[in-house]
Amino acid sequence: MIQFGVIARNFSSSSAVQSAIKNVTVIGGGLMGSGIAQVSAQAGQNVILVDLSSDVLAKSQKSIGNNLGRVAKKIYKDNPKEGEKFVSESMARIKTATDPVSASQGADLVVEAIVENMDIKHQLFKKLDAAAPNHTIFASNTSSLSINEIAAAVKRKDKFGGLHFFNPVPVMRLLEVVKGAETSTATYETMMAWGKGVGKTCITCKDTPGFVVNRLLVPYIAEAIRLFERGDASARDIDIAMKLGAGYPMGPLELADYVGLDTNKFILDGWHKKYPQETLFNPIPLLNKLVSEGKLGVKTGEGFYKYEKK
Ligand SMILES: CCCCCCC[C@H](O)CC(=O)SCCNC(=O)CCNC(=O)[C@H](O)C(C)(C)COP(=O)([O-])OP(=O)([O-])OC[C@H]1O[C@@H](n2cnc3c(N)ncnc32)[C@H](O)[C@@H]1OP(=O)([O-])[O-]
Ligand SMILES: NC(=O)c1ccc[n+]([C@@H]2O[C@H](COP(=O)([O-])OP(=O)(O)OC[C@H]3O[C@@H](n4cnc5c(N)ncnc54)[C@H](O)[C@@H]3O)[C@@H](O)[C@H]2O)c1
Repeated sequence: MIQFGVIARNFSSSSAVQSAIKNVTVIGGGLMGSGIAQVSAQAGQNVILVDLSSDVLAKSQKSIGNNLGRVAKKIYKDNPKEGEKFVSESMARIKTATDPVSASQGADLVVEAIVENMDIKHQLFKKLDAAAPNHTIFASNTSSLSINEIAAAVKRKDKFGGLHFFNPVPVMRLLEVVKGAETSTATYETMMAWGKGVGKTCITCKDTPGFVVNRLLVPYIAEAIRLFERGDASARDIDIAMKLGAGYPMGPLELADYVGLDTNKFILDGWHKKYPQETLFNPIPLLNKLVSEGKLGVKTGEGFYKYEKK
């Protein structure tokens, strides 16, 4: 049962986000960026959602509107008028842009949720570091890359950290807040307060590969794919097994499809390169084959399963 009450409580006051952050720029308008933009706007933040592609931005604005509607139905089930107001006011707080530099000029916080690629994240943050105001905090939503290594691209290492959200962002209540080696206490405390203010339960861990959840989840999903690849069990039975046998809301293969098989592959490739002796991180031929065929899961309509186009 998802506790929408938690979300509602965070909306109760206009200063729901008890922190120095009022203006948030989210860079990367895909699966995660659109969710981060949504929860920020819901909490009263002014948001600019940035993507290279205006098509992606249009698609994301539509899905944010739909998802706000789902949240509104929960919180304002007895007062649909209030629900409509909640949706329209939240949507009005979200602007979109395709230029990350101009979109960061007024930001108190920039959250990066672009492709899981270190070089591309470095190029982006280097550009932003030279242009964003000195007080602006930078955070990465990376699943698996090192916060310290991403921060190597910027001078403001004291104002750089990790804000790792979970998919789907409006529903998953966890936020991993990661301090880099040079993240200041003030930055860390501001990120924690902001995370709480957007309705998340924040945990902290060191800048270690995968932080907490993914360090446990990546090997789990990788082993599930290997089970299927060896023919030990069908995809369906593997997923049923973990739902009914371990109480997971989704089985590992449907979760891999949900997250995106490209993201799964990016993560494993990165860790295999860093830890070649760790067999749990070995490349998986079946995963690589699906990705090379463009079968990335839900987002392309086929992965381990087929999905009807919405
Ligand atoms: C090899 C590498 C692998 C690692 C990859 C790492 C990736 C990353 O770094 C970490 C992650 O994120 S890991 C991933 C971590 N994530 C997981 O592990 C996810 C595990 N899966 C789940 O928790 C559930 O299956 C879902 C919540 C996804 C869907 O729930 P369901 O029951 O099957 O279907 P439902 O009935 O549709 O939705 C239920 C309720 O939620 C509501 N709602 C749904 N989507 C919404 C949205 N976008 N907005 C707003 N609301 C939304 C909906 O309204 C409904 O409310 P109601 O009150 O019940 O009417
Ligand atoms: N998918 C998940 O379940 C999940 C969960 C938590 C964290 N993450 C992490 O979040 C990040 C984004 O993942 P996603 O699943 O949202 O990916 P996605 O492919 O859905 O979205 C990424 C978006 O970034 C855009 N982009 C790429 N380079 C850009 C640039 N230079 N400037 C602006 N936009 C750019 C792309 O056009 C794309 O729309 C990755 O680091 C991923 O590891 C993913």
